[in-house]
Amino acid sequence: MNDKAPLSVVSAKDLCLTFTTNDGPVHALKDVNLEVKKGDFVSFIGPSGCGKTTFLRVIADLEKKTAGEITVNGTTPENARLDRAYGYVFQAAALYPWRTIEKNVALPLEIMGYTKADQTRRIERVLELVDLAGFGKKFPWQLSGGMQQRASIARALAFDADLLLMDEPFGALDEIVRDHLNEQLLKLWAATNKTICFVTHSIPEAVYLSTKIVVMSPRPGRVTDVIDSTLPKERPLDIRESPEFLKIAHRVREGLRAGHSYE
Ligand SMILES: Nc1ncnc2c1ncn2[C@@H]1O[C@H](COP(=O)(O)OP(=O)(O)OP(=O)(O)O)[C@@H](O)[C@H]1O
Repeated sequence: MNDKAPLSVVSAKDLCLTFTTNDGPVHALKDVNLEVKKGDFVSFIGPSGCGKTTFLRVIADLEKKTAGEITVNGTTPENARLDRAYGYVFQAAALYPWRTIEKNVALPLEIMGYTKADQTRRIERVLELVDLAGFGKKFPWQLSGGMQQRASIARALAFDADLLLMDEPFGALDEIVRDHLNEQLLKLWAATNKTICFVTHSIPEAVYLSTKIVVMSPRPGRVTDVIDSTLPKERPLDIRESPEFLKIAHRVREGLRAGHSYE
């Protein structure tokens, strides 16, 4: 489409979002500056209310900035949304219980008017990518929580958006399942070369997954540190015991402490 494909997937300059409420203004985002480049895996970490979800929603054009600049794929969030620039994975799998897994994955494809044959091909490919081949005919309630979350990732991948927005997708899962999904997500990211923006409360998860970690603090929501990871792209789970990993985790923790008003 565009021969000068933008290197920058998300670019925020002095971005602000203030909600007007009956109790007065809520400064959800204040002067946020951030560059997300193609192929980055960026995690947003910070205490409740620091604006992580709001930032993702501004990228997705589900909220409007009140000041500053933001571009997604070099254009406005609205144009990017209309171009189907992103897939969104929510905290809960948000699958329709009356639809089978393949019908859930098919939903955005139906809305976008893909042919039946194309839908079938895409569903097969993405279910394989998330290790759910053979589960297409099951209903969500027949799958474990981790499998349901993988199905919702498949749905976000089905229409080939280069950008994946993931809002605490594994927060409700137990640690072993979460470890497994973290490993799988890294493999999927390496195989597909997507750009991922990922919200989490977990320091190990942020450090394990990311090429860039954005530490945020609340009231008003600000970015207090941006850490470029020095870990290699190949990451076995036991990398979490390496000195390099612990060093990055320490820096994230320090950033969180510095921005936290209760400590
Ligand atoms: N529609 C809205 N109207 C008014 N205030 C809002 C609205 N949406 C979010 N907020 C407020 O904006 C701030 C940022 O919220 P946001 O959900 O982005 O935080 P978060 O970091 O994602 O939190 P959590 O980790 O709990 O999900 C909070 O103080 C929240 O109460």
